[in-house]
Amino acid sequence: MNPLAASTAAIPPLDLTGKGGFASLGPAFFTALQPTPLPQPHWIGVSTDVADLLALDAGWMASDEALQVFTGNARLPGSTPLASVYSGHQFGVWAGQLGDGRAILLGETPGGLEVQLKGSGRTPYSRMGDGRAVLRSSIREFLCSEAMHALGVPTSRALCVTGSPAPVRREEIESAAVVTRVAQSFVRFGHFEHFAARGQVNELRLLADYVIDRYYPACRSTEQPGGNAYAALLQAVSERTATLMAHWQAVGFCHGVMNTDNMSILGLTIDYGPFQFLDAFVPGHVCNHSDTQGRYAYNRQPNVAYWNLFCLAQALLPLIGDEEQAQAALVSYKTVFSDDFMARMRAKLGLTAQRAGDAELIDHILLLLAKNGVDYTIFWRRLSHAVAQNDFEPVRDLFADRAGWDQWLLSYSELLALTDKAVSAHLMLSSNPKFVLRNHLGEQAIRAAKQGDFSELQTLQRLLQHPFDEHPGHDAWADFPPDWASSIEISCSS
Ligand SMILES: Nc1ncnc2c1ncn2[C@@H]1O[C@H](COP(=O)(O)OP(=O)(O)OP(=O)(O)O)[C@@H](O)[C@H]1O
Repeated sequence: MNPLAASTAAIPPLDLTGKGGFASLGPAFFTALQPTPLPQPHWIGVSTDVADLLALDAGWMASDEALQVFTGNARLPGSTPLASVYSGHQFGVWAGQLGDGRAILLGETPGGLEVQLKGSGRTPYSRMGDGRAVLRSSIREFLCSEAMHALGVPTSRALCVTGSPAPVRREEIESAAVVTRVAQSFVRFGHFEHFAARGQVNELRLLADYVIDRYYPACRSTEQPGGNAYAALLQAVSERTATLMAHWQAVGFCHGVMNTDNMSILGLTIDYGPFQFLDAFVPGHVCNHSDTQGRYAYNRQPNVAYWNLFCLAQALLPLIGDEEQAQAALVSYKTVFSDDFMARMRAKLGLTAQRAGDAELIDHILLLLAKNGVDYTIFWRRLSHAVAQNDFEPVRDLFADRAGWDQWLLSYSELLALTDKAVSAHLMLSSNPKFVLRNHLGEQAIRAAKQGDFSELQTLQRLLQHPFDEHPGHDAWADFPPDWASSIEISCSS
């Protein structure tokens, strides 16, 4: 087919004729442009769940036209591709103008879902970059987006990954790939910082009104005398961010690059770069090898998010108009985070109600896990089975400090005795996943995919889509990481 030719299908298989989306904000917010084609595209992976979400026809999804569209080689009618401009703080320092340097928004569905290609070529915001993404990082983003969704963590979704033999230079020569991402919105804190930093208050207001009208309409109800919709927006974003952090901490997820341009205004997990699920519970774990100061260590994530919210508050200040109100909008962050985190941890412990002593119990087990370097995911899953079967020996085996474990188990048993055992076990087995996307699992799928074998990727995808199920015959994917896992180096080079 003719690359860049518009589709001739009578009914667009992917309907991107949604109106009033990001493109309606006007040219100050983006540059309209087409993706840059890639030669000889091929499929790497598809999420049928996301295809269903977009009401995509399975036959069309398997077609060459779909392959070309999702590689950036063909256009759909109604599509208005654009790259948006934003700025941001990177590693705590103002980085100035950034923008979609390798992402292109294809458009929006009538149902309000934005569809974006990542790795689809240079844009005016590419700076020194090549506008491309490589197979390795694209597979990681694809698998993790869908894994996080299945874990119940708010996230952008991934429809598919396509690959091309086109070479891309990173630390070595790799091959190009494109991820098709889907979210209600890809607006970031950095979009607001961009216009605030330039004193473009009209654009700042346009953007804030757009976000409020579409995603936070309840903020308008505060527009009685004394109400402030922009302060209400800040508070709502802050609380969603707090909830996101509680999710991340509870599931043992390290993002790796929590720059303000990677913070979603909707409280979604976005930009899967050097992320990692914890293996052993090491609170200070840093998953990004480029993060030499440990700014984005696992245990610093909730504080970093709060710092990022201060940047957002600063950006919204011209609209809020009053520093005290801006500060007040951030006050609930800490309680929302800690209430949500504690509720998640109680569920992981199978405790169905808040009771005196549960906070100490949670603090104590996290200390013991850290002291003994216990595998985070395996611990919680074994504990769930232990409660179900009333046999705690397999959990005890995980601790070098047996006396410490025995002491904790005594306190835990007291609280557990107040709940119905079957209810607790059920809660735990649906709160503590058996399967998470450990680095070495992703790596195995990537190595095989580089050889043209996608079976490992598909197996992993299937397991991660239902991470709380047992999946008999697949215990190896839920096992401890092999020794070589610690030598996998994931950095910002993607
Ligand atoms: N290969 C590249 N070519 C052009 N721009 C890039 C490239 N890699 C990163 N950038 C840009 O550098 C900035 C920071 O990169 P970061 O790694 O946070 O984002 P990303 O992974 O490219 O994208 P996203 O946040 O959309 O998932 C962004 O403006 C991004 O578009």
